[in-house]
Amino acid sequence: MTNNFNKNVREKALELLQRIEKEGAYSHLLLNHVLSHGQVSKKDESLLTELVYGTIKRKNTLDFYLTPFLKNGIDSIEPWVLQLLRLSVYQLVYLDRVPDRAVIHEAVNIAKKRGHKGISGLVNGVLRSIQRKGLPRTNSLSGIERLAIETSHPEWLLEDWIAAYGEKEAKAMALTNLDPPPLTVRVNLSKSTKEEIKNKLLEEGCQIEEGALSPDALIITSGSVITTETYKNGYVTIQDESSMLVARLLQPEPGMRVLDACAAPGGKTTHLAECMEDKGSINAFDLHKKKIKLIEEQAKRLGLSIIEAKAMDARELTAHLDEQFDRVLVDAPCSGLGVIRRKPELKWQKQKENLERFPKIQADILAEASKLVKPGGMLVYSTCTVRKEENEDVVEAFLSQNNLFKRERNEFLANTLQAEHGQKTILPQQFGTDGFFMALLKKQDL
Ligand SMILES: C[S@@+](CC[C@H](N)C(=O)[O-])C[C@H]1O[C@@H](n2cnc3c(N)ncnc32)[C@H](O)[C@@H]1O
Repeated sequence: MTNNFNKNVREKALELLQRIEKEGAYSHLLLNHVLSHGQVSKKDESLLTELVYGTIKRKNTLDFYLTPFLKNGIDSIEPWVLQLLRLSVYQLVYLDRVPDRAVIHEAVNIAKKRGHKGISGLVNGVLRSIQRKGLPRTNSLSGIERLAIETSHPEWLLEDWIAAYGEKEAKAMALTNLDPPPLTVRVNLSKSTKEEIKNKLLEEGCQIEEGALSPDALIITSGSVITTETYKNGYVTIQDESSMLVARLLQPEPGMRVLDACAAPGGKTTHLAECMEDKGSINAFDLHKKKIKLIEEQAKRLGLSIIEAKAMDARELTAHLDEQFDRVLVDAPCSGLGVIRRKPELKWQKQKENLERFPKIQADILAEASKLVKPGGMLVYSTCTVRKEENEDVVEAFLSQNNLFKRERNEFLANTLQAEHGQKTILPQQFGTDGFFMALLKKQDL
């Protein structure tokens, strides 16, 4: 056994995998909870994270590997046993640092503890057979079936991406989704300069690279940023680089009135306030009352005072507000398929049929929020998905019904992203950021 080998960490991983599959829980929230409550030792934190994310990310492929070794098929075994087998095959195939015999030994022990002798025998038999006979090959598969196993994505999703972006991009996107996402922070320029913040983080033991896309971004390549004083004192916010482009695209200025229609947990609201040097006002709404405190907590940590957060359905804004705003942000609820790297269970939890509800909600929110834009004011519509139905199509339909609005060219989008028309889809493989969509719309000055 190696030093890394710890019994509890695998049982914990199994427990989380079961909850994610059974309850539809989010991996990142569960993991954050377990890690922040010290439920595994410090030295096992990265292994737990790797086991949980890795097993979810490769689910399709792991099931393909297991199938020939299960006489009555994968559906014949109890869900927890299947999770244990997936977790173990993941280690056998993808983790060099753990010896195979230790993986099998531990899996059998967990099976004995949780099940009866028959189950531990099955687990032992399947894992030893895989070790002896080797993995099945994908050569016999063709087309979409093969791509689905080799990239570990559902076929319907790959078919959608191929239809939208072509086979090469679809494959690149699926492969990028298997990579670990970067940890990126946004510097709070209302408090200090980027250079000073960078130095503070370096002094506190973080290693840093410049962001690829956003001038506000620093990539943390090692170190625990969340425990630094720099983080606690509001100099940085954890945010993906694509998301950081949104507030800049909206171009809020100090003193303006700004509306953020779908604001929780407040990542973009607080960025807007920073860009405004905490001068002016921001009305931040979200449908879910319990999420409002997340916005308030972030504003407090960052020392921002101009944000007023409140629960509200953005489809009914005009029933509650009669003033108009210089800037309006609609960062709409969406299928989230641009952030599969961070939430890998999304690709298994979402079904094509569940996605059909989004364009209508998005269109309703956009139409309602647009009524509150001042003449000459600007609106940004954004999502963290890569589905055209939720992105380009929603904007196109909106513009065809609202001729006071036009897409507005933006220097940054044009120069950095070659997007001449104030609208851009970013795919995760292009810059290593989350997949994202944003459109800048300007209301005609009367
Ligand atoms: C993409 S998230 C927003 C992320 C946020 N802008 C940020 O940067 O932290 C979309 C949000 O829309 C909220 N939402 C969903 N339906 C809504 C509605 N009808 N009105 C207002 N907010 C809604 C969700 O609760 C969710 O917090």
